[in-house]
Amino acid sequence: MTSMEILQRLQRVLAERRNAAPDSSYVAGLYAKGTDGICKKVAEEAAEAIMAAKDGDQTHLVKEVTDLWFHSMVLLAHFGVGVEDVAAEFLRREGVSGIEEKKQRGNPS
Ligand SMILES: N=c1c2ncn([C@@H]3O[C@H](COP(=O)(O)OP(=O)(O)OP(=O)(O)O)[C@@H](O)[C@H]3O)c2ncn1[C@@H]1O[C@H](COP(=O)(O)O)[C@@H](O)[C@H]1O
Repeated sequence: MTSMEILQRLQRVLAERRNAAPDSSYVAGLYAKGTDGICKKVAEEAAEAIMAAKDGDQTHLVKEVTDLWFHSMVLLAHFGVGVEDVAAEFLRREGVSGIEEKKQRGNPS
């Protein structure tokens, strides 16, 4: 199974959880908390990933980034978008240097 297939499989479960009772599923509980609640978890997981990176522990870092990706996927699903949309955006950016892209924004800062 490819990495993309694993993410798509999770995404299908996240979509199914839209119809689940909040007390029966962690994901349904997150949806019930709304945008603010889901964003709060994404922020918490980002902070935990940063702390793992600072510890220099690869295994811990992978676990925390997995939590971050998972909660980010719940946020995407909450807005009706998915991993295909993120992949398409990466594809659109492919080969465009971040330095060049920033210059083209015409932002003086
Ligand atoms: N991949 C995950 C996954 N990764 C992390 N988590 C949960 O995310 C939470 C991480 O939050 P924390 O580390 O802050 O732990 P916590 O303190 O218990 O969380 P809070 O009570 O503070 O919200 C934990 O409860 C983890 O179990 C996940 N929960 C579910 N999934 C996938 O989602 C599917 C659907 O899950 P349910 O909706 O619960 O059936 C599962 O079958 C899995 O495939």
